[in-house]
Amino acid sequence: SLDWGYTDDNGPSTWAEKYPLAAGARQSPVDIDTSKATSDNSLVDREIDWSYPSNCSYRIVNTGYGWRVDTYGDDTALSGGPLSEVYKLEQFHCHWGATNDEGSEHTVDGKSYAAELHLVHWNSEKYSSFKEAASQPDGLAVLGVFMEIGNADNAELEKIISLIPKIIHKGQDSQASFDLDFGSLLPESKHYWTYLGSLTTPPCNECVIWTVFKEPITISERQLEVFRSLKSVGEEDAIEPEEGKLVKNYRPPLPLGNRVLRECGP
Ligand SMILES: CN[C@@H]1CN(c2cccc(OC)c2)S(=O)(=O)c2sc(S(N)(=O)=O)cc21
Ligand SMILES: [Zn+2]
Repeated sequence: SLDWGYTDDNGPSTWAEKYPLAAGARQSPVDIDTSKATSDNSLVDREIDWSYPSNCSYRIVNTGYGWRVDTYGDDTALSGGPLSEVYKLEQFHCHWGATNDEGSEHTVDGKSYAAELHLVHWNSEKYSSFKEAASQPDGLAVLGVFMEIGNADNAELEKIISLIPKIIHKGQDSQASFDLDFGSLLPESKHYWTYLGSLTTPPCNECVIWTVFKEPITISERQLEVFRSLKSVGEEDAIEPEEGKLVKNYRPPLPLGNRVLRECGP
């Protein structure tokens, strides 16, 4: 069985036993209390800027905690906003819940969204590897995008979702080269909140500069159901068909404490 996960016996409330960082003072996610957000002038003229390739070869893998697309981020770049250096895209993944009224990791004034997309970047200007960056306070930059249920399928996400039936079990992966327009995985408005936090999964390293966009993108109910069909166990684990389904993989919010929450954008 997994040494951590999202069930009652290995979920977020148990993580600190094996992963002491999970009990730190700079943990993620947090509830974004909009009344606490300061619109900081130091951000106003530093728009978040990203450049992603239009088509690239990707690998999608079932990590046992969800799906993850590894991007081999050679010609990717994220800069501006709260970032002092240029970060490269390493991978992106998603968190969701068993029902549509939960699933995001960050919440806004206590409101949860149905899911949350994370684009994980690392500070390749300052550090020589992703692993090294993941042990530094400014090592990673993660973009968080809320996802709400809409009537239409999300066409870009559909390219990923169509591969999920090939990776139902933990450890399975699928190589695909598809042209992914990352721009459409991000909202139109660049309005965002930013704060210093951590990985939202073990080992919960406090190495992330978080940028959470205010405007959600949409995903259809059917597409979200495909996420929930993933299994957290391997093909060899003989279990009942309905068992081991990854119906939820989100960590509830942790206290912001005395961290500054900055807001930027129109
Ligand atoms: C399992 N944890 C995910 C995979 N990672 C990982 C993998 C290997 C070693 C490692 O040690 C630091 C980290 S990761 O850093 O790419 C991230 S980022 C992230 S989230 N939800 O905060 O965006 C979850 C994970
Ligand atoms: Zn995540």
